[in-house]
Amino acid sequence: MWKSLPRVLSLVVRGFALTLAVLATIVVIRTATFPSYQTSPPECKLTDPDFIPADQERLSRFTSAIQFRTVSYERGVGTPQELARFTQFIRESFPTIHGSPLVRRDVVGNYSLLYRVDGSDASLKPYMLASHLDVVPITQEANWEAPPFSGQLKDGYIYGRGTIDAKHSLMGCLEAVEFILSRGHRPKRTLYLAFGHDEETSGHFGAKVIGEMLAQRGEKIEFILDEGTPVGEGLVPGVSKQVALVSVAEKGFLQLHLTVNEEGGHASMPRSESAIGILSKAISKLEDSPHPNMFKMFGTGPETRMLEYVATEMTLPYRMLTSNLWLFSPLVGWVYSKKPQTNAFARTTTALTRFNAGVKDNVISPEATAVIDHRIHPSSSVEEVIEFDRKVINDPRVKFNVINNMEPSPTSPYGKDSPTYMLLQKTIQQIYPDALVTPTFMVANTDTRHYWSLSSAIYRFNPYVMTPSDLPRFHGLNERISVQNYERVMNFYYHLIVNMDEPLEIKRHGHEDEL
Ligand SMILES: CCCCCCCC/C=C\CCCCCCCC(=O)NCC(=O)O
Ligand SMILES: [Zn+2]
Ligand SMILES: [Zn+2]
Repeated sequence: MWKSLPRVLSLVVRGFALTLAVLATIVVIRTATFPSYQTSPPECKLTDPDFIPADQERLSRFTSAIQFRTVSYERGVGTPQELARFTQFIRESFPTIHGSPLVRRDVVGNYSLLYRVDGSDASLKPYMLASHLDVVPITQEANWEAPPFSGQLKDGYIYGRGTIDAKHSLMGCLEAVEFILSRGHRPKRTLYLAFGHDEETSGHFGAKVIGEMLAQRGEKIEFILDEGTPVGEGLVPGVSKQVALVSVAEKGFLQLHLTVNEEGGHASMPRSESAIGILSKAISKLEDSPHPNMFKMFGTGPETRMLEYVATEMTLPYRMLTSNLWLFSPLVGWVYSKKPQTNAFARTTTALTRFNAGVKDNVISPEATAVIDHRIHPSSSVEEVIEFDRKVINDPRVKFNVINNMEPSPTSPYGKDSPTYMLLQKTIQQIYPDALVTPTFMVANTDTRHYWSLSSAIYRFNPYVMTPSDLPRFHGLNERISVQNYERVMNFYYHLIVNMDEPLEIKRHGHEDEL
């Protein structure tokens, strides 16, 4: 037996080497032949009169919009007077829209706005552009570089709450429609503008009512475009070009209220465990046990497609990994889990957003509560997430109470077979000729959850450029938009509306066939 050992070892080594050689060959071939999903940009020069300049008048309107403190605090707790003033301002600022016989304006749920711009061809299904009037509250006001409701222009940026979330798109859509109508153009296809007033607190009294109203009218919408993912610069690992991230789906969410009730009492005679201690351990377990990484499971969902769409444009190491996800998806999953903004694409996330307990320094609190905000990956579900948390915490003293939840959204069509996606891609390339365009999903939530029954083609996209350092400005300090980006926003909506005059059909020519 010992005599044959060298022979066996040699066979094993050779087998191993052969397997490696085969794998390496497949990896190299796939890397070299991976298809390109990008199309060349359409020829279009943004020159006057086909261009909306960010002139003094438009910038001043945008600044004024930022100055309205339309804050949403909690569900049903907002700033009604400010919303009323803001909607009045909108009415006065866009005289052509508000005086046009083509436009019907409905005020929904007291403050939300729904405009219908009647197209000339009633046989075409309408489409909808959506945004919202409200903003989140300010934190750390003293640390802002410009007052948060000033709309101050500083070094080429307009500062203020709502500049990127999402008064840019609200005002950008209105500027585009005003521009088109004031030039005497009547769009072919009917267009809805839907602006909810409580998106930041779930859209329950705004978008939800708009959705119900349109459903009641039996309206079917060709496609819906709402706020969403941006044109990323340095956001997608391994890609140096700008990447326009078009969200074709949206994560679900689950807000869980966790409670522990234990005996309280005098701080001089504590028991071995307290409500605060028990809950802290539970929370700590949750933070230490992230939900499964979907890349590692070699998914076929939008997170994987997003990478495949830009694979050929990546630096070589990333290109090799992405062209061979059948082999490297665990490695890609590991890379994505390293940063919060990429980790959000890899899995269901767990955020501890509230923790309350105690009333006095020398009183043992009988109760401790916490809120966990999960954003649920498109390949998972509310039930799976609750089940996972229960198993991880594994303590019956921690009571679960679901505050609010939504399953991940359906996935809208994308790629060459979807005329609306291709139309969005074309419009993006008109504004960003050098950008790549890729489907992805929205890691946060939008008003579109209330529109699922109206359309099967729902997209979430913000037509401005964002770098990694801009991400904390969402709901954070020093929210701002550059004048250049605001100009792009207005022109993106303008071009989209103009493009919608063309028939929606699948155009195939040249290398697009391989998409
Ligand atoms: C691998 C690709 C990496 C991409 C990097 C991240 C791109 C994410 C960019 C922006 C996120 C957009 C967040 C905007 C949220 C707006 C909606 C909102 O606030 N809704 C309320 C809520 O969700 O609570
Ligand atoms: Zn928003
Ligand atoms: Zn927001």
